[in-house]
Amino acid sequence: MPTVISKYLDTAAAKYNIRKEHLTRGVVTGVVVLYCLKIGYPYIQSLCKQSVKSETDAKQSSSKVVTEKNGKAICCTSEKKDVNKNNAKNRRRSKLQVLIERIARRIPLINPEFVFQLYRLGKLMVPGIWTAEAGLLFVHTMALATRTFLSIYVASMEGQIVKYIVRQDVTQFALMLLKWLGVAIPATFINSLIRYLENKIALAFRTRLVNYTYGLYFKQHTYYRIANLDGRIENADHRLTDDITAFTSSIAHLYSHITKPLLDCLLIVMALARTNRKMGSSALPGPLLATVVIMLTGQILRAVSPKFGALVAEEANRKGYLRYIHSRIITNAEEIAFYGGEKVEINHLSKAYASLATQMNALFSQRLWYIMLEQFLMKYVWSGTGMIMVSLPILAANKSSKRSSEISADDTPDGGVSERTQYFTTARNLLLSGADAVERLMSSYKEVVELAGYTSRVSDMLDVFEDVSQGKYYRSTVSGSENKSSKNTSVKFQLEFKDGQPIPQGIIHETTDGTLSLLNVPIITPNCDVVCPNLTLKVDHDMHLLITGPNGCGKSSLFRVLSGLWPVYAGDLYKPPITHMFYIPQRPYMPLGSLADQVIYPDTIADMKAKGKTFDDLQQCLELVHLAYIVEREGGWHVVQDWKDVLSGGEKQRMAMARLFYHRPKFALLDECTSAVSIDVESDIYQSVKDAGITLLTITHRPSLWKFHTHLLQFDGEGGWKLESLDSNVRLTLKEEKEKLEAQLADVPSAQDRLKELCKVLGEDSKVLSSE
Ligand SMILES: Nc1ncnc2c1ncn2[C@@H]1O[C@H](COP(=O)(O)OP(=O)(O)OP(=O)(O)O)[C@@H](O)[C@H]1O
Repeated sequence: MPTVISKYLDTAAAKYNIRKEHLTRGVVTGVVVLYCLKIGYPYIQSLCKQSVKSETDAKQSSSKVVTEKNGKAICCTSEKKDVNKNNAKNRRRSKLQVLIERIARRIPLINPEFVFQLYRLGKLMVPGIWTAEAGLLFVHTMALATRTFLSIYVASMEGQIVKYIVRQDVTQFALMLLKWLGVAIPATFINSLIRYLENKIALAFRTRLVNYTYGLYFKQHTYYRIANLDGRIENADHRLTDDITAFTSSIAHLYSHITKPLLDCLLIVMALARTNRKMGSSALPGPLLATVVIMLTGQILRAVSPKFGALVAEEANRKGYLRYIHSRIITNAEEIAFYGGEKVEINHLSKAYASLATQMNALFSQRLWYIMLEQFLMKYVWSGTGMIMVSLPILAANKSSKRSSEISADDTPDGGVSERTQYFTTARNLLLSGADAVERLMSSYKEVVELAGYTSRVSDMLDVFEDVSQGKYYRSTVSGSENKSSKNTSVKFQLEFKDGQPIPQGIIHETTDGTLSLLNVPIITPNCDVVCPNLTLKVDHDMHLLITGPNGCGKSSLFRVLSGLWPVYAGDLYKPPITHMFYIPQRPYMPLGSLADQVIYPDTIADMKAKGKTFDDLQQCLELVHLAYIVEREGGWHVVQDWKDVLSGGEKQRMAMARLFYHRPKFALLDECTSAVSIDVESDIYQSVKDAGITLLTITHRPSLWKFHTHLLQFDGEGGWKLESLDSNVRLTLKEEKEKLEAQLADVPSAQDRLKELCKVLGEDSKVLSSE
């Protein structure tokens, strides 16, 4: 075909008396313009359609807002959730980002969402031109360009070596061989440098992303809210580790995988054209044929390519779930071992693994057919095309061509055979490199699609982190606006919703007088269940509040609202700065680090020194909780252990109480945090807390602690509550009486049964039974 094209060009040039170069340039421009029109037509068409559509959308969305404002909020549907997510995303986009997305939407086969996400992550990874990352990219690009030039140079040297072999010129051959070996040293170094820089870039990108993500993750309790208030991300740990690593490695690899072949193609085409011209043949037909074949191959491969991005994203998702199950087993190993729960756990693990294996198998089988087609087109079709291209100048170069005959006659003693051999070897080598480059470009399409999967996971994670850190949550399990408040409370709370999600409308005020109070604050779970519709109370500094009520009535939830973990959906919450409140849970947390770190958590040793505290102060804290012996037993303050395992349950709870004496807050929120401590030690600790001037807010089921409190907040489990002053003696007497009656009444059913039996035996009635 190229020969035919070339002949037509020759004839046309001769017929119309136009120079052949001008004609070929004209033909190339025409082909390019036609191809651009082919690509551009759908773009122009969609542009027209979009402008009409956006007008209609604008009208529709304005009417939607009116409906949501006027109508009552209802449970969040998945469709509505998507609208919410898109709205949230659109709000985040700047005009420039929207423009990029629009441009990307116009280009066929490019997913605009992917381009937007990549642009956003790119800005995080390379924040500016004068950054280390930009410098690394520049050096990397230079190394890639150098490698390409060296490849071309080596290809031409190999051509010359073959020429001297054909000419039997031993001296020149030996010299060229030495030169070739000399070039091999920088060439191999550049190869190694490219790989080194690729890894450096991946690590630099990863560091940027990790730093940014960690910042978000720890902002406004996001790590807690992700797991408890928001339902969009299941395993944040997997996304923060594996997904970020996979994304940055993939993008760094793709950068060199795309940049180098592009450079290779450009420079090799130029070098081939020059070689062809040297041989007196037209520069057009070969590259034209190659372009047509490559474009056709590309279109076919794209048309049949499976959705690798979605497949890879799903695989990462399932990997994350498997890892989550593993980490649960490690965290709860002791409990599982005591229960002998191996069968249940292995069942969960096997299911998660089987689901991952199924997904991987699906990916492998999709790849099987795709790679087969890819190899056929790229290996065989391209090789055939390459052979035509290489032989073209030799076969078609008209022997009558002046230039060619001039070379043969004047420069070569062998009638041009060695020249043609040199050309053939150089062109073949260049073509092999070129084919390799195009193959890499084509195969990188698959990698781009896989990258899209990782990009979407990392980008979604950042979206969710940003939303959550700004107090925006999305949960599919929201149970609706219908409130579930107490049957016996007159005030029912109506939670307001927008876009299917509840709106926190409460106001948090920071107090300076050290008081803590709630005014009409409801306690609402992340599932929007109203456990207490309306709570009003004031805790003064000389007041010690005991909180009781049945399981699940909202005692711990009150602490979550006070600590700012759960939103305040209504009313006013007046509270001192968070440093004046210290929460101790039932299961104390033991951080990584030394013994001293356990006492001062969440302070560091530097914070401790800045506060002017010493190890003697820490020792005193431990003495107050009857744990002074631990320093000697464990070998000093600086010993690092896994304290979660080293300390017993009661010791861990006492250690948590020791933190209270170190921090000395105004308010201590104690959530059954001494349940494993013996009653006498517990009493000593509570007395010491009161002596330290700390106000107690205690959740406990132990009557032995009543005496340390002045007030009682009692939830009834149905949304109701009452606050009263607590006289522990009276209450203890009442409790004793209650327990006595309970003991007496416990025998009543069996006594009644016996009475029935006796009545039967005696054939008599009983006054007690008949009166029932
Ligand atoms: N993260 C959460 N997501 C959804 N619902 C929750 C969450 N945490 C707690 N709840 C719900 O909130 C309600 C109150 O829980 P809370 O922990 O406050 O109970 P409690 O009174 O402290 O009970 P207990 O005495 O058993 O500790 C319960 O119905 C519980 O299911």
